[in-house]
Amino acid sequence: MIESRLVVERPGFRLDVELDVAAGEVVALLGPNGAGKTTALRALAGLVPVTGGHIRLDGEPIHDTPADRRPVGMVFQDYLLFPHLSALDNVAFGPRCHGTPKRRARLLAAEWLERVGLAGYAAARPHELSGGQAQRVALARALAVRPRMLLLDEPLAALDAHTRLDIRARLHHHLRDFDGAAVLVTHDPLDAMVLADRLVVVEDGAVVQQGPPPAVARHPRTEYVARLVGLNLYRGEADGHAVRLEGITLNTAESHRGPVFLAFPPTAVALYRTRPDGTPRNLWEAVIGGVERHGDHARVLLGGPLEASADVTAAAVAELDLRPGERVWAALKATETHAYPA
Ligand SMILES: Nc1ncnc2c1ncn2[C@@H]1O[C@H](COP(=O)(O)OP(=O)(O)OP(=O)(O)O)[C@@H](O)[C@H]1O
Repeated sequence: MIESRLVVERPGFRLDVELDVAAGEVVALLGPNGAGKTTALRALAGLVPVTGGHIRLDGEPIHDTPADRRPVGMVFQDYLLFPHLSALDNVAFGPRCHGTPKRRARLLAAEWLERVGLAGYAAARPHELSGGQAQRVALARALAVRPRMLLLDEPLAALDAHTRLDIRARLHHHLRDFDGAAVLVTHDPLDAMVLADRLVVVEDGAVVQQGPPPAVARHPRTEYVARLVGLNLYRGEADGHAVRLEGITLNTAESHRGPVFLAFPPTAVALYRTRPDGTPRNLWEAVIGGVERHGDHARVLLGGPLEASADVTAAAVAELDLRPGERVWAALKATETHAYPA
């Protein structure tokens, strides 16, 4: 179990996060570039000096313990395998550093290579391994020391999409079996949702939101989180089923009073060239700011009284001749909005 408050000060940047991770729990640190995720992870590992706070691992203070004495397993984005050592010796390196005799360390390493499905690759050098295999060797090396905390920094980022799927599933399996505290740094919401029990969102060196993945996805509290999970998000003032935003008042399914967040998916917005009849409760005129390809559909960026994204089919873009600068009518069903206290 990790109990920590990590304070790191640098010119122009200050990290101050409280991070507690239970034994057997996987926490994903998510956040934009430069938010401080890697700094937090490296502070836990003892690789960057903390300027304040505390770190306790299973109740014992470790913030003064040098990095090589902390019971930590680490996996980096580029794996950092020793190029001149075989896969087996790369994995055995960890236990050797912790004082395990050579024979025993190599036995342990062989066991771990088998567990990650690479029993046949003991003699291979890192350059003979694929990206996915190298990642599995790095994970075996991290786990072979039986760490009390496992730290993974963008462990899937260097893999192509297909390998990533396979390695994500394998990693999920190993994380489930790991009984220490695990912290994962990632940019990828899908990795975070699949692998983590809890998300901790860091922006500008501070925790802005945390919770189980479905709760965070359903109730984003910052612009960054809303974009991550693909929702339009606003702050407003609720008066029953009406929420007053800056430029417009929207009707919502839920009834609230006072400050709220209001969220809806881009797919909930329908666009029309002329004002539609039988007006839905929420209808406004918008100016198209841009049109982007988004997989097999198009995302239309709307300006006007309400900045919002609307997802439409590629056919609709052609049919309605949706181009930047054009005016359209946007309709949103109250039942597709979601309001919650801010
Ligand atoms: N070794 C370093 N020396 C000085 N400043 C650094 C160092 N590493 C990172 N920084 C700065 O500290 C801040 C936090 O960086 P950090 O790498 O922890 O962010 P991050 O959330 O992991 O971002 P990314 O997702 O881009 O890796 C940034 O402003 C960064 O420029």
